[in-house]
Amino acid sequence: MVKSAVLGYPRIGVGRSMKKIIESYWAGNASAEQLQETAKSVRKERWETIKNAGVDIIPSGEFTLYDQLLDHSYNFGVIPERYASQQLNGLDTYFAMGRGRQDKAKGVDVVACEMGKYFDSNYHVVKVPHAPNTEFKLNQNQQLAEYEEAKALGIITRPVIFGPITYLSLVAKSREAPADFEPLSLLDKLLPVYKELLSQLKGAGVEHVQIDEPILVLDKAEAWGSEYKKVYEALAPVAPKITITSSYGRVGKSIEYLKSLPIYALHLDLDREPKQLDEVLAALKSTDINIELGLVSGRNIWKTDLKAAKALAEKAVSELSSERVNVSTSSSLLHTPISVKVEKKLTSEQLSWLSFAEEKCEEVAALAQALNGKESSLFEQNTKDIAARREFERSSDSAVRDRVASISEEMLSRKSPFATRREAQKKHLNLPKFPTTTIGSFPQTKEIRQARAKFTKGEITKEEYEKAMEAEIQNAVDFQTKVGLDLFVHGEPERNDMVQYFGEQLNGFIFTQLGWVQSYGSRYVRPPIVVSDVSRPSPMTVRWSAYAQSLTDKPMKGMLTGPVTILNWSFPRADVSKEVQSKQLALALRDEVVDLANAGIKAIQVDEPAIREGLPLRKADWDNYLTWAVDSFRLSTSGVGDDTQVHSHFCYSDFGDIFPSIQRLDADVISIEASKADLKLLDVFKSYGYSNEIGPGVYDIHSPRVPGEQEIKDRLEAMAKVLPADNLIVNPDCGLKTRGWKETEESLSNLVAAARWARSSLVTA
Ligand code: MET
Ligand SMILES: [Zn+2]
Repeated sequence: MVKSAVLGYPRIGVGRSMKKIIESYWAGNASAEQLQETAKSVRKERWETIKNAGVDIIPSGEFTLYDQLLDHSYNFGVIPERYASQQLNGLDTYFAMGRGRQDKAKGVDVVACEMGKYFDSNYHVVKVPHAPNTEFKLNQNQQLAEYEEAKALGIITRPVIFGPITYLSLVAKSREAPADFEPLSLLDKLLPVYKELLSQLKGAGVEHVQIDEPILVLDKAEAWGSEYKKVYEALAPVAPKITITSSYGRVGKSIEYLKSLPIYALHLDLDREPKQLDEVLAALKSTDINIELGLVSGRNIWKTDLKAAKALAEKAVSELSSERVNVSTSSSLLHTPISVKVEKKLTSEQLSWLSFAEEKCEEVAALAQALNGKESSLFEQNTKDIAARREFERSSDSAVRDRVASISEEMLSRKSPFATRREAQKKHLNLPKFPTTTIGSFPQTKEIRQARAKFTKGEITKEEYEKAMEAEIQNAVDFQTKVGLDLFVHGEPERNDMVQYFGEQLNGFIFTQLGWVQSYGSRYVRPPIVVSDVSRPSPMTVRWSAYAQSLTDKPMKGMLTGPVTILNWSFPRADVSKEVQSKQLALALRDEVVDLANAGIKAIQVDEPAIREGLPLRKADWDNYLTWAVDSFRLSTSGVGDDTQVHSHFCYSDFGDIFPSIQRLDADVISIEASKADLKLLDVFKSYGYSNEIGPGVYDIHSPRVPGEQEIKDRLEAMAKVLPADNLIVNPDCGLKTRGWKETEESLSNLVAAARWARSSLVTA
């Protein structure tokens, strides 16, 4: 019998109940008991949903109040001194590690542990620092506690835990640790804790555990055969039967050692990498390792093509037998919204395309049933819905398709090389050396958000709303005049979000009302969905930028979100490649860039903060991605004359390893987040160089702290040592929308003063 399994489920609760209770606990408006009560009821709601969907193997132990990786560190007793010494109770210590804690009256001021993107998703894990002297002890057995909690409800679960190698690969290394220290060297110290945890599970009658080892899909894991052997030979004798999961990519050459591990089953991500099935089946055939086929995507929001999934599974069944095959999700469902059923504004056709967490559980169950010879009504309906979707896909926008097909080499390059453009831009913009500018947004005040809410609810007219936004723009222009900046921005008051704002004005996108997905902690996002060919029915930003320019003689910088970032922060469609979708977006933006230039906008910034996060997990796949990503950006920005200054902006990631691709974008000016990484990027600039103009952020906008004038001067001086001073521009490291006006004024005044000092004191060509 083929069984169905789900690897993990969203933790945010129906109606975002976890966000509400956690934030009110933080604000002191709910007690720890109330928080735990809600958490318990959300766990119950999740288990019951999965069970009622007909799933056989239900996960437990992967619920979290903040982040699952943080839970592991906390449960293993890894609590760095700066948190342990605060004398907080357990829950507050845990939250302090996740988000920092400030309590001026009590003299408490600790920063959070660093966060990092989880594989190539927009989910962030909390990376607790480890050092050679880190000790582990089993603080609490969350997997056992949740197993017992579910059992008391009559639900038998499969506890989930990160494997020790994945755990140690994801955590941070302490700043105090020697440079050559790798957390993986702590493996021997960590293993006893895993043994204890797993033997407790076995003692409690747990039959089967799921050990998540997504690190297996990275190139570096191919060299870890002896580590994997050591770990699983130590754990298997004391543990319940073990299924290892390998979400987000392919196991590649690691199958050579995986096939000899003493495990019950190996899970594969067949959503991302269906082609790996044959090779893995061949490797496992002569072993007694079973296979769990991750056929229902944990990463997208599309209905699974169950017929196609069934065909793939049948191949495995015929190779191995139905006793040795289970079907499951490709990863935890944490990357998907909870349920399609609550969406009230989508058409029934649109709804028939979609499948969120709850529906994906139903799909896995229906798939197992079908493989066991019983095609349910859901399976039949699915076949019809998929056929209808295929039909819809055929109704493509031929004008858009033709335009993508006829993209020429010429369209990917500006007319002249940078040196020539630079001269033209100097005349056109007339900026001083060390020009000062900002990244685009100014404080999104309560008034702005209220005006938008009123407009959305129909309480004010479009004209009233636009008047209010114009007043904000006037205010931003006055502010910049007063502070003395050189290259102005309009401030982006009219934008709800840098991706959604464009998605709403483009053809080809739809939006959910409640499709929230956890980004980190209690922060959830609602990504737009690309459903069909993308085009721009009319200009999107020109009226705002032109209005802003009409208020001042200083040059106004137009502000757009780039094609790669729009795509990476949306749910892409599954029927055409991301490359094609990105180029469709690029063409739409290209028209916008040209329209802005024609409206008298002399500098145009196309933001690409998400270009790094879309980078494939395997190095062999990098080139392909970087080629189309860079081409898309160039396509969107190359339609204008030499005298238009094209800017781009990067943040949220470590750009070191793709810096050569950033150079290939050939933007006239880039700004890049650098202040948080302690100017680590300076080394990157030193080794790669950068030929165009560049503004490494001179201060961190992620905190209300005001940087001193001297501190900014020091940074400029440090930059001028590794980059030609003549190429430097002066800007904060990201947009200011989360800041208040007061600190913004103080910070930018210091920035302007530092730039003026640089003009007379730093050597320029
Ligand atoms: C995450 S990057 C943000 C860039 C955008 N232009 C802003 O200033 O907010
Ligand atoms: Zn940014």
